Amino acid sequence: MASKIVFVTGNVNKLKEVRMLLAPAEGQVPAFELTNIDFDLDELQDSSLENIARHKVSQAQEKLAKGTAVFVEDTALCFDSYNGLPGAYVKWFLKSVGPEGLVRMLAGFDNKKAEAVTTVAFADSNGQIHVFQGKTQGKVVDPRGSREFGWDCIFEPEEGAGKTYAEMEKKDKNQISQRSRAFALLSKHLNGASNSGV
Ligand SMILES: O=c1nc[nH]c2c1ncn2[C@H]1C[C@H](O)[C@@H](COP(=O)(O)OP(=O)(O)OP(=O)(O)O)O1
Ligand SMILES: [Mg+2]
Repeated sequence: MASKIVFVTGNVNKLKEVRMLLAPAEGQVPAFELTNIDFDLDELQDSSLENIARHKVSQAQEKLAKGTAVFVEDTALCFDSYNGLPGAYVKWFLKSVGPEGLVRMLAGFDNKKAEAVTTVAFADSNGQIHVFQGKTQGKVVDPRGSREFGWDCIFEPEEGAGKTYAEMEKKDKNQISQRSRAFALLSKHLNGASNSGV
C-alpha cells in the first residue's frame, strides 16, 4: 500500500499547485498518498527561510503521531531594492495593503526586481528533516490577471513571456515557478528513497 504523507497548509491555492506538482506521471502508480491538514503553525521571525521552514515542520511533527511523514512549505517574495524584504513577511504586507500596496512600496525605486522563493521542509517517517528550495526571478509590476492567489497578479517572472503569474495557465506557471522547482527536488528525494524510506 502507498505510504501517506501529510502536507500541512491552510492555503488552498498552494495545495492545488502542490497536488499538481506531486501528481504521478500518467500510467504511474502513486508512490504515496497526499493528505492535507490545516494546523496553525507559528512562523519564526527569522531572516533564514530554511530556519522558518524547519521550525514550521518541527511543530507539525509535534502535533502528529510519531512516524508520520509530513512536509510544509514557506514562500517568500524578496525585493532586490529592500535587500530581500518583505521575504517571508509578504503575507502580512499583502493582508494589510494588498498587491497595490506592495507595488507602491517600490514606487521610489527604479529597481523592481524580485525573487520568489519556496522552501519545503520534509520530515520523513524517522523524523529526519530535509529541506529543498526553489527560486524564480522576476519583477514587480502593476496588477494584471486573476486576484485569486496572493501576489500572483504583480509578479512577472523573467521566463514568463511578459505575463504575470496570474495571467498564465497553471501548467505554464508550474513550468517555471519557485514552487515547482522546490517540489521537483522533493519528488526526486521521495523517488530516490527506498520503498519504505518515507
Ligand atoms: O506562488 C505564489 N503566488 C502568489 N502568492 C503566493 C504564492 N505562494 C505563496 N503566496 C502568498 C501566500 C501568502 O500570502 C504568502 C506566503 O506566506 P506563507 O506563510 O508561505 O503561506 P500561507 O500562510 O498562506 O500558507 P501556509 O499555511 O502554508 O503557511 O505569499
Ligand atoms: Mg503561513
